Amino acid sequence: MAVTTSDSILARSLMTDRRSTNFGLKSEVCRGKVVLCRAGGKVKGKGKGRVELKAAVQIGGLEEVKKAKNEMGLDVVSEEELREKGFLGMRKTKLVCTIGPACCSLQDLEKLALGGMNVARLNMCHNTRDWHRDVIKKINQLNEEKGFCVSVMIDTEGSQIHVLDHGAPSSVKAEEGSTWLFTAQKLEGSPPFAIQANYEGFSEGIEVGDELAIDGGMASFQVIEKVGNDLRCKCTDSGLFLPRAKFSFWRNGKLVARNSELPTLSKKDWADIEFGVSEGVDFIALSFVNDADPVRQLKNYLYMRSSRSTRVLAKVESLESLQKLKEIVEASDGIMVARGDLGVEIPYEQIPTVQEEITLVCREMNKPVIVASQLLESMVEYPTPTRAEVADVSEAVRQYADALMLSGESAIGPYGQKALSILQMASSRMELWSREENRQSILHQRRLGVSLPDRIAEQICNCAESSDSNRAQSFYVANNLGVDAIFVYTKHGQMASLLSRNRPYPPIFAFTSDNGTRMALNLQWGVIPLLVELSDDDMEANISTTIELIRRKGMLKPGDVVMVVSDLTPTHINSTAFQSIQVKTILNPVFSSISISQSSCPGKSDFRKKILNFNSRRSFRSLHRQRSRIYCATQEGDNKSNGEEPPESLFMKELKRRGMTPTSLLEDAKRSNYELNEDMKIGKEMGSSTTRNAVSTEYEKSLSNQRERSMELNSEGLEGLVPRAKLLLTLGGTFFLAFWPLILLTIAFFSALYLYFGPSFIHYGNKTSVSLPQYIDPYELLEDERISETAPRLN
Ligand SMILES: Nc1ncnc2c1ncn2[C@@H]1O[C@H](COP(=O)(O)OP(=O)(O)OP(=O)(O)O)[C@@H](O)[C@H]1O
Ligand SMILES: CC(=O)C(=O)O
Repeated sequence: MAVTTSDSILARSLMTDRRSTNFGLKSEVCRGKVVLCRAGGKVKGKGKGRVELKAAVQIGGLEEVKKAKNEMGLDVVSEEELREKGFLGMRKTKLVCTIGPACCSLQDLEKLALGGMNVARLNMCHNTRDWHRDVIKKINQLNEEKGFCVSVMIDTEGSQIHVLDHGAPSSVKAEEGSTWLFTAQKLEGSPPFAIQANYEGFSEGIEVGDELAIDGGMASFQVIEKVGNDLRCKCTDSGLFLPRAKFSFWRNGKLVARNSELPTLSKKDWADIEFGVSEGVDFIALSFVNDADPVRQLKNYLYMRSSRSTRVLAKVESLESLQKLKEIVEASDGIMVARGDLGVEIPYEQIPTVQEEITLVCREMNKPVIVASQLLESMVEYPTPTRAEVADVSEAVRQYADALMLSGESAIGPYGQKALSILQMASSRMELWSREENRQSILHQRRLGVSLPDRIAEQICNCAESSDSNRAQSFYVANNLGVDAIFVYTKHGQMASLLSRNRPYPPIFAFTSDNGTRMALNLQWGVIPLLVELSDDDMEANISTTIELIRRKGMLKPGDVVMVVSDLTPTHINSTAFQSIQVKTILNPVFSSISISQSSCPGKSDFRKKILNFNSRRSFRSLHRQRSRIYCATQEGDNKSNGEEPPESLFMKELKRRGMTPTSLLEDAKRSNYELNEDMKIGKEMGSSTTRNAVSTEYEKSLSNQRERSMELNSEGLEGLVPRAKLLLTLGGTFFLAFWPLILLTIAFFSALYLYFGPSFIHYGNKTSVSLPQYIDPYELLEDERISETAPRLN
């Protein structure tokens, strides 16, 4: 067999394979523009990508270089991380940075992007729209020219009562016992002991004796007099007024709820939203959402503006939003736990538990969640964080938040990049620790979804060990099969997001042909979104081309196991595209001119009336691949539990004990049944069926065959003998072959000795006279006196 390099395989396939030429992966699209994606990128100049491009030049010429350059929308940071740390070492928690004066230059933004910033947040409370436009432009430029994938989020000001921002960075200190005037009237200059509020009705409903807390307790006052709308207050706890410091009023230890009086979306917010839409931002974070209405309102607006790819995040930062948490989460595309303002409205000590609960609710409802504010607050001033801050970051990672956010640390602090690298290190470390701890099992005790896609995603990611007898069969897939990466092909990101929700160990590479989906997936835990052109109708082409591309970039090694999940809906009836799951092992291409992958597939999982069937097939059309598929199917009344372990489960256990896979056992014996014919049958059946999850009679037949076979194998009948004998012979043969060079060497060595020393070197027994050894009579050795010296006397 010819020995061929992977590059030449690619070059040849680019030149000759009709499917891959038609498939031609797209160049990277950044905010509507088609641009080239840099292979290799600028990251630390390792330049592996360039070596491959060179190989492509030698083999395929300039056209191929262009294709190789444009072929994969994987961002340079993920690519570098993958090269350095491998699949399982990739960071899963996403990082959001607030952009402010300290980091708004192109160079600083590039450093943040290199440092792992996934999303740049622009707080519309601060600075002008022109300033924000300029930052967005720079981020687009970095994405386009340098191959980054940084999404943009704008954060609305929302309505909240706070100290009017005069633009002065300095803060004012209130001393205990001093008396202050709080007014909404315009103040000239900065008169002492007077503070201007941003909202005229700030004192409505407030009574003498109420407590006024600044920034949730930074300073406290008691209302001693009310004059019109103005309040005269005495400082009871000294502290600082920072720019835009928030007001909250308390009576008898309870918050005087004020936020509901203010509209969530002010005129300014609508103008900012319009600005964001025209700039093509990826996320709009809504401040002070008290119920689901403003979220729905904004989503409708985006729909009308044909801006459906802009995702709406709701910021949970008020008491009201906690009371209506589920409806808000349901209506929005994601949540931000805005701990800064939340801490103003609820007692500090409740923040950790509230954060954990919001994170769990978001996972249950499959919405990404960002934990924000004061993560590394001391780094706004100092170059190192406090230990407590690092512990807080780690706890958010342990709670499996999708993303962590820097605020002032990056916006105004001098150590923004360092703060980002601390987030990165702390999150990677905690992810590893959590995995070691096997917290997944605890995590998965909480059921996440009920719909079929929910449960499929759950089964893919988990080994669902539970005391529940129906779930007692372990479904060894992504985590427990030791899968290195999950590849998912998705249009709107739904399946990628469902997989992410289960927090599997391997990273999820989400291939999508929709740029909006790609940028939105940037916020989801463990998802690495890639922009490629996908075929709706030829899933095989999607799979083989993307695997080949990643393998050829040197990012898939022999032995890597990839789980491939497809969730694309076929567009026409003769299509071979369908929902499928495949597990592929990348084999060493050195001994073959074709890339070989082999699949293994776990057993069957039984939940309610839905099952995942597995089937095995081998397609001659793609000789280089053997694979198993798990077909999604709905089957009624086939899973009555009578207390016995189902044969499929026994079968899988037996295979596992023998270190075998279902494919290796079944494929030869059943080859004739599962070859191309079956392939055609499946395609036809799926194509003609209007129900995506219909069960074919072929599958049922094969399932019952499988049951019989597993029973036979389990009882050590003749059935298992042939493959076992084959296996033993193969093992014996391999063993012999392995020692063959040693045997040859030994023969050569002794032949050389013989030639050198001649015949005298050989010891011929017949030519040498050998005398017999002297005879010793054993009875003489048993003389009385010798025995008596050692043996005890008998009498
Ligand atoms: N675009 C900007 N221009 C100037 N300063 C900014 C900008 N963005 C943020 N800042 C500064 O960084 C600090 C932290 O920003 P951040 O937006 O996280 O907090 P915030 O102002 O308290 O708003 P929010 O309550 O919405 O989080 C702000 O107090 C502000 O001083
Ligand atoms: C981020 C934000 O708005 C807060 O923490 O209040």
